Amino acid sequence: MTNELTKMTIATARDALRAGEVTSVELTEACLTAIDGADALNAFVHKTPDIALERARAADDRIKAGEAPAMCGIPVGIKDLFCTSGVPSQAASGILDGFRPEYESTVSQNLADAGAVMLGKLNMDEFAMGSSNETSVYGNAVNPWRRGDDDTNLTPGGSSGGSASAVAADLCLAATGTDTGGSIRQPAAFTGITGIKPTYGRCSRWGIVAFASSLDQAGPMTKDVRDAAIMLGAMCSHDPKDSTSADLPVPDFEAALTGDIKGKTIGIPREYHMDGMPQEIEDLWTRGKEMLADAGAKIVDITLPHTKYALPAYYVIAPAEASSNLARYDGVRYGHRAKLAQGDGITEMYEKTRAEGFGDEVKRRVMIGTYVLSAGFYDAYYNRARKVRALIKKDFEDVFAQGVDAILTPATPSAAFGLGEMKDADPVRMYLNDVFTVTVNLAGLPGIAVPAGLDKQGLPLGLQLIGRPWEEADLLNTAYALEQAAGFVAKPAKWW
Ligand SMILES: NC(=O)C[C@H](N)C(=O)O
Repeated sequence: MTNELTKMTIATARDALRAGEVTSVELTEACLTAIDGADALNAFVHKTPDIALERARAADDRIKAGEAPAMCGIPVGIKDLFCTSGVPSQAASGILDGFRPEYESTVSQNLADAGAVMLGKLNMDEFAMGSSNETSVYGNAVNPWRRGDDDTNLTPGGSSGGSASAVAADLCLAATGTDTGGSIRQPAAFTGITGIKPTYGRCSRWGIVAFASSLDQAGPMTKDVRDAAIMLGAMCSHDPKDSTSADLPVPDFEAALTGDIKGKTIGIPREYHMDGMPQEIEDLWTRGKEMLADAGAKIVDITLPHTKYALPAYYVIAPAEASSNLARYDGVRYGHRAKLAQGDGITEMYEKTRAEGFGDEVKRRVMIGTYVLSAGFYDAYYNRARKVRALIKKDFEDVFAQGVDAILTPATPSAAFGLGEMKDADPVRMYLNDVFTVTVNLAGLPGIAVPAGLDKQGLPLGLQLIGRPWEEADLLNTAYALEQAAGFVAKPAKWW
């Protein structure tokens, strides 16, 4: 029974809760048991069973009183990047050691207000910098999927690796993620779940530890598209505390899921056929095209000419913003402070604290970011990258102006890889994971990853759909049609 309950989707659990077939306390207890049995996945880095049970009891009362919003009583995990009041919120970094914020991020507060039950905090790459969850101070989360009988542990992707692992392993019904360059979509694709990064500005960034503020967005990571629609609706709101939060009504995303995409135009960007892309990814993409065509969509070839500059532009802009955002971790205001030697002054305190508190990847990005923003190099790197970003955005605008409703691409250039396989390699190899996803962040568009098949070794592969700004409802509906056609039902075999 325990496992059956945790396997529920948000939609099925919502209906069962409302029908009185299950209580939130039962669902929550089942998840807490599953979490305790899955320490090998290292997905949850702080468990909050007391908070969970208290919220579950309150949710059951609301359900009994007949005033239950969609997420009421649904047990979820929260990525460690979200500040949660009184609960460790470390962005998986040593520098935030011991940090327990006194405030709650707007998104996690919205979820709590909607009755969602927080089970704990989820593992991630340090400050969301990475694609394998290996930069976490807690050690990596593990993908519940394995290659056939091979017992090599695989990455769940990153940076929202703990969220992906937990949802795929049915430790919780859904989880929050954040996506700066692919951090929701790549781990979703690596673990056979669904993840949507909404339009920039849809979810408030307030209370989410900042990485690259012009790119960061929160979004749901769920077992299917319907759940993504339900949870996204509960996460987003206009928030005066975030100046980039959109003052727009939040549509009923779930109501948009008709599966009818007849007459929609789907663009296939020529530039996303990357050199050296595995045949399996090409084949999956072709199948995706066919599925959408069979559902009545018109498939057209499109060109996004500046695509090849997206990755280098991202890896200038994101570190530049990170170097500025991370300047606040100085040993004075938050978390870790180094032990000082006699005679050390404030400069030594900053230097030692930051040297001890940050991991290698974070240091690399702070150094790159500081370099590209420095007086002599600002125009050559940062300003040029900003111009490239404008061109990438214009590429998408041109295509949408020609009547394209959504764009179909692979979500990742490969299936999940083995832990450690890329860790010490050239960092650019890790950055290549983001080739299909960073364009979407640079242009501020909504993008969703949907599981669409298995590779030869039995690992999940995902397709990405990119939509027009603010049209998540339409994008979710196209993703729903793709999901129905792909019929992806595979689950990882339980080994943990
Ligand atoms: N945060 C993200 O979206 C992950 C991306 N791979 C990065 O390291 O920047």
